[in-house]
Amino acid sequence: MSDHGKWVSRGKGIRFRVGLSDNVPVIDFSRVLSGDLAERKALAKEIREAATNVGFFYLSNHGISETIIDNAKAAMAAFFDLPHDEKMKIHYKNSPIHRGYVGAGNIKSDREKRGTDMHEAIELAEDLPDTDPDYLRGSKFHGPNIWPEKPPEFRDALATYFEAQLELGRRMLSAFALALDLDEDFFEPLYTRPMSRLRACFYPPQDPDWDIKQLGIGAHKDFEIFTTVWADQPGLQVLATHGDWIDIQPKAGTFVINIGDLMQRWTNDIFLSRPHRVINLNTEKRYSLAQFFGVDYDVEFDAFPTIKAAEQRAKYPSISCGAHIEERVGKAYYSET
Ligand SMILES: O=C(O)CCC(=O)C(=O)O
Ligand SMILES: [Fe+2]
Repeated sequence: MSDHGKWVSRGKGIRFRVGLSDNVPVIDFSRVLSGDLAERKALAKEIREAATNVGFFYLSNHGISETIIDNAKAAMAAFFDLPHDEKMKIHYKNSPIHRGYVGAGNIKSDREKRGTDMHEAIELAEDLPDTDPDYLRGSKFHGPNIWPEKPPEFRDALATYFEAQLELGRRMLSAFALALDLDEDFFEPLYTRPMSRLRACFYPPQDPDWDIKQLGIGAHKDFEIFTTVWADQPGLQVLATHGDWIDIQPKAGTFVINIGDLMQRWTNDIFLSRPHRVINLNTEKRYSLAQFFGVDYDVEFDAFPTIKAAEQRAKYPSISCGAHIEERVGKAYYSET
């Protein structure tokens, strides 16, 4: 029997409602390629409504093949099954640019709680050579990935997923541009070396006697413009605007898309970046791929021009994509907890 809409208590000190992801819309992305502007505008309108009311939606017909996703999942599962010492060979603290293996307990997404996150992850981004000019000038977001040696197919599988997502991100930005009443190609010149990161995440099953302090990933908001998430099991929850934590169940053939803090800021808080967390209450291991999308490092706004014109002010001071992300990543990954 479905628990839909019921309140449940699980573990120590947590209650939430089940199954309300029915309220999170499924948006058919095939229309982004339509030759008919009215179709593309209808898509943009649905995105705007979801971004304004929920901050989360599902994207169907996104164009990334099952094979690309399956290969990435198989390779990451093989990596996370390796012995701890093998995984530590590519630990992220050895990388000056936020790449590599993040072990259980290494980060603390919910800075207001005492516990750290239980999940493990690999962080990667565009794989640039160590002769890249931005890397050489000390950018913390450009340069080479650190790839694991095992499994040998990891590099190809994850790089392929990352590149496919980068292209999806470009199309998403054209839809977001229409949703913001901007020119459809507004983001095109601002997305040449975009600050996109991929986190391949592994969540062990949560101890049945789990404590609110120690979750798969603690409650947090994403830093960037938007995020795409693929997951093989339930576990993601979002704090809805009405104050309940609701489950965002994975739906076959879709990605979950959520708005990040930089988008909220550049829209004068019209688009919502909502707190979310992961609790793996399944009996099996959970794997997910979360890719975060920014624009180029130096792109700077106080608010998008159409927002500023409509509201006759920008709510926040101007900030560049690079400065914003650098500050947030630094706090989450490198400060003592
Ligand atoms: O694993 C998930 O479903 C979401 C992960 C997430 O929220 C993140 O990495 O920021
Ligand atoms: Fe997140």
